[in-house]
Amino acid sequence: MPHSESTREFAPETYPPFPDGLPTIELETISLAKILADSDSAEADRVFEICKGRGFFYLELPGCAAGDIIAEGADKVAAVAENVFKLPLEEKMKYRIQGDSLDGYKVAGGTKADRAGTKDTAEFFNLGKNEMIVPDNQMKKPWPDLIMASKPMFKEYVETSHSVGLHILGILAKRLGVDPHEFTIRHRIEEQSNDHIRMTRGPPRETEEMPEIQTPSHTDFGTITLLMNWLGGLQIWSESARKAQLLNHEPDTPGEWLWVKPKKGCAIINLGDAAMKFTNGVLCAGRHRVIPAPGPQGKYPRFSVVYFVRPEDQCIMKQLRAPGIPDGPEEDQDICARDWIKRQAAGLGIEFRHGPQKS
Ligand SMILES: O=C(O)CCC(=O)C(=O)O
Ligand SMILES: [Fe+2]
Repeated sequence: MPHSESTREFAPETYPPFPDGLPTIELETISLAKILADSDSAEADRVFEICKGRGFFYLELPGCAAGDIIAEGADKVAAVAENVFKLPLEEKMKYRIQGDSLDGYKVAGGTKADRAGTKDTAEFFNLGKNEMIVPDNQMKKPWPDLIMASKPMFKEYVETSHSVGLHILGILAKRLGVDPHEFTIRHRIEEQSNDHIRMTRGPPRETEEMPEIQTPSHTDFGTITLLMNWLGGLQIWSESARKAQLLNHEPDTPGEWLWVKPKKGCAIINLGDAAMKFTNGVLCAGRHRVIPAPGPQGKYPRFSVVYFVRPEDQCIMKQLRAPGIPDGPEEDQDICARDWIKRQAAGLGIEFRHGPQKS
């Protein structure tokens, strides 16, 4: 697949099926329409059980307006992503992640995939939630014209994904004995935070052995993540971890990497380190990574569209006290989400640099 203007790279209708015979994980499927209607408490109970277990599930989107916005929106975001990634490298580098925010472009190879320093192969562009939802004259930084041209679409995608994320957190809150307001107040959409839409492009596979790592092994550092992908490549570590593993690319429990098949019409939902932190490990942040898609799918560039719901910058990262959350020791130091996320990101080798970057 040549990387040129004339060929459409994001073309889900042309992708071959995910191959048989690989170690795959069967995630459970939750209906968004059912949980939004609050009509099926058994469905909501299942969400809670899954989030206490592996912390990953498929969210079936058709059947409600929010689901349609996410399903159709993700296709539109990926189509914009393709054009953004086709911009010349020097142009993309103008928007490189810098300063105190994770907004902007990360070049392929910008993150270390392991302790030996192997480079990752995916590029991504983070579209900050606070930038996308405010009027243009209140935006704090420049964005490529291609992104500005679709800003109303990004705004709708942010607002819908954010509210779906909060709805799921509300389900979890009730079952933990936490007032749902305790989650809402920590994730207000208009407050400054490091939430964003991430558009990712991973290159086609170069060798049959698939040694390249597109997105290194990690747990997400926010609260809840809504992921859309169309080709295989996502893998989950078979054993769940219960604590944030800073400065550690490797799983700390014996296990194996299991493939997650993309499921048509479904988003993939997973919890992050902040959900684990707020609940003192009752909820699980699943470890995952992305390698090139398997078999014939690997010939295609791989796009994914992720929305991260993260705690507001000023939120103090402490466990919540509630009947369903065991009391941990009192923390001696208050750390706000902004610093916590910086620390988590640094642990994954993502640097927050100040001023222009040279390399
Ligand atoms: O591309 C994917 O399928 C997953 C990406 C991911 O895990 C991330 O960006 O945190
Ligand atoms: Fe992730």
